[in-house]
Amino acid sequence: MAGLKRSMDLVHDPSLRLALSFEGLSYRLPSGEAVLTDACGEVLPGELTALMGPSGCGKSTLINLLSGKLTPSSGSIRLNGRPARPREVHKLIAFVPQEDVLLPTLTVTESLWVSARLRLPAETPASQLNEWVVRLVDLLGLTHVKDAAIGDVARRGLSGGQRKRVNVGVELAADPSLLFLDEPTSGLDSTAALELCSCLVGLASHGIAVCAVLHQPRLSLFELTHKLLLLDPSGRTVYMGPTEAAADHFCSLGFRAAFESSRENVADLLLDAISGAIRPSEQTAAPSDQQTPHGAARSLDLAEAWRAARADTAA
Ligand SMILES: Nc1ncnc2c1ncn2[C@@H]1O[C@H](COP(=O)(O)OP(=O)(O)OP(=O)(O)O)[C@@H](O)[C@H]1O
Repeated sequence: MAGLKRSMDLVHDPSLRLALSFEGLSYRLPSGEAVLTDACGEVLPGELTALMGPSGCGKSTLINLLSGKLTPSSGSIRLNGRPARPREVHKLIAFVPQEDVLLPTLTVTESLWVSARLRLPAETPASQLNEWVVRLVDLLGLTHVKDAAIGDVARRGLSGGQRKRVNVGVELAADPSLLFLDEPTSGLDSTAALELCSCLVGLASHGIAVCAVLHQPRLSLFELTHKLLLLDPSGRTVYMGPTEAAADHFCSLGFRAAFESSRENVADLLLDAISGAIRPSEQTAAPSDQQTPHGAARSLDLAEAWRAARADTAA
């Protein structure tokens, strides 16, 4: 794995693609407090995986673990099926932080060029770097602003959505196989958020495995994602699979009536189900909490239910 060479064209040959899977992942703070418990899932090449869950459940912590910035307290991470430590292949893994890390006086092209120069092998010829940056600018849909300065509060520059795309490009410049993004759509209006995620789907189509923490995605954005990883408030996986099959999984657990009677975005309904704001119909139909002190909804452990469904599928 360590000997992989970069192709600098995003269209990785199969040996450059990285499939990441993880099982039983937990993380404890130095204080001993558990932030994440028993998370499992996968991030596959060619797919955009949305990571969602209630605030504070450990989403940022999880992508920090998966990108090698933190070391798990327990659990395993595999790359292409083999036990691995992400830190050992850090050159193949990119992490786009929530905050922009751009110099306001540089142009879009300059920002990407500097990043490529710093992250790619020193012997890469300038002509090849130039071609690579042109390619990145095109992939990110930034050609029309390639010579515009990034700007800041004092100097008007790019729009929020364009800045985010440059931010992605700064990491993409290293030609990664795995790309993690921490809330890339935060602060963007829904149109810019959709454009950004369309861009991420485009990157995935080149063989990159993309995983983004998403907050309150609009329906069309949610439906753009290939896979969904849902965590409960303790940071346990309650769903990992095709985005379009998530609602069916929750319906099979008794949420059908709640889902079918609601006009809410399915992404919001899933989070409502996880937080307990909506309950399975079995409990809704129960006479009262007094009569069903151990009613179905309160005892329904979504993480256990997910494990059971997974075991059934595997059997
Ligand atoms: N280094 C740290 N020191 C103290 N607390 C931490 C640290 N890292 C994470 N936490 C706590 O762990 C919990 C999970 O944090 P994390 O940022 O991973 O959650 P999140 O799901 O990404 O949250 P949000 O959706 O609100 O951004 C939070 O309660 C957070 O305060």
